Amino acid sequence: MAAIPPPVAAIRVAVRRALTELSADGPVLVACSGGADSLALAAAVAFVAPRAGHAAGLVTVDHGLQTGSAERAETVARWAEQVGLTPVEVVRVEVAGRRGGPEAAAREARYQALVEVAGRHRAAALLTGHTRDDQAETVLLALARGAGPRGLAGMPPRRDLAGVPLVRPLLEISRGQTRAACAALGLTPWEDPHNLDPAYARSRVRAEVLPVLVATLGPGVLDNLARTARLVAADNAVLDELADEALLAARHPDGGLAVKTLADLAAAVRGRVLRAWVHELGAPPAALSHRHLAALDLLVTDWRGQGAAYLPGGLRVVRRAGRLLPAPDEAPGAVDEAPGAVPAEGPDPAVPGL
Ligand SMILES: Nc1ncnc2c1ncn2[C@@H]1O[C@H](COP(=O)(O)OP(=O)(O)OP(=O)(O)O)[C@@H](O)[C@H]1O
Repeated sequence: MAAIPPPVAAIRVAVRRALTELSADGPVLVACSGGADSLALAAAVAFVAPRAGHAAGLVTVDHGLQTGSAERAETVARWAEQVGLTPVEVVRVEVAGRRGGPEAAAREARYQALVEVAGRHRAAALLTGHTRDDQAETVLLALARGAGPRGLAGMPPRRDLAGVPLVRPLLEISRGQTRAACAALGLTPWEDPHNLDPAYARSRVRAEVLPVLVATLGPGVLDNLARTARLVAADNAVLDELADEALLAARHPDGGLAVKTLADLAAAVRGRVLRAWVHELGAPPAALSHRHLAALDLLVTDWRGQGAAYLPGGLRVVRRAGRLLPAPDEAPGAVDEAPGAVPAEGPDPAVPGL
């Protein structure tokens, strides 16, 4: 029997490990673009899943953004049927008319479609082909925009996506390995032109920044960036747990948070408590910046009788009677008095742009 090429074996091992960690029954569905990463993943799933007692299918999304996209989707689907994956679905999505830039709109449309298909088939998991290289890019981009530990933790290997477990079995597999696996299996991956488009920061990181880092710092740099994500994620998990407990302890029956309890917390925990609380209040997570959270934090740590902290989604938070409270309307004069307090009028001037 011919030896299994090492990249093919490595990807199968990663897939087998991911499948054994699944708790639910139901098929696993590979989200496959036809690119090298998700094609290598789908090939490994087609081999491993039946041997591990799992049904396995494939979904490919046609964003309709490039000529030939429908043919690309059909080609992926026909191949998937040939290798025994079932169910196989091609989903055409409408990207135009959505919020955000084209990349974000395509991602939103794609994930909605994938969740719909996974829900309909009661899938045990949706598998994506994100690799170690994608993870390294994510960490670098997060570092560059000052995203903090939440961003530096990169993509988790498992997370809930609107009720569907999203699993990324290839986070420790390199892009070189997925390409080599495709070549060894005689598969021709689709090359996404967006991946080479310098209009996208991620494409520039992929094409220009990472090669320079590898050339100057050595080939271990990609593994090291991905390891950074794992280390930070582990620390985040502990801090998030502490923050869950602290949020409970700080809650007041009127929906506010006790300032005294917040003030006693370590800054890293308090930041998480405030973030979680304003999410609950309905602040859209994507629009919540460190400046919003800093303004909120000042109500606790640098109380001078200032006015409300203004948050995205039209929310305001004031400090009143020893608590942080959401304040739908301006209520001058009703805030805590502080020695030498400035009047409560509008946003904190120390936080520009709010
Ligand atoms: N059109 C699509 N249909 C289904 N799944 C997709 C599609 N595009 C992306 N995905 C899923 O999302 C993952 C990440 O996609 P992205 O385009 O960000 O990365 P990539 O490194 O180019 O991946 P790939 O080589 O698989 O295209 C893919 O590996 C795949 O699982």
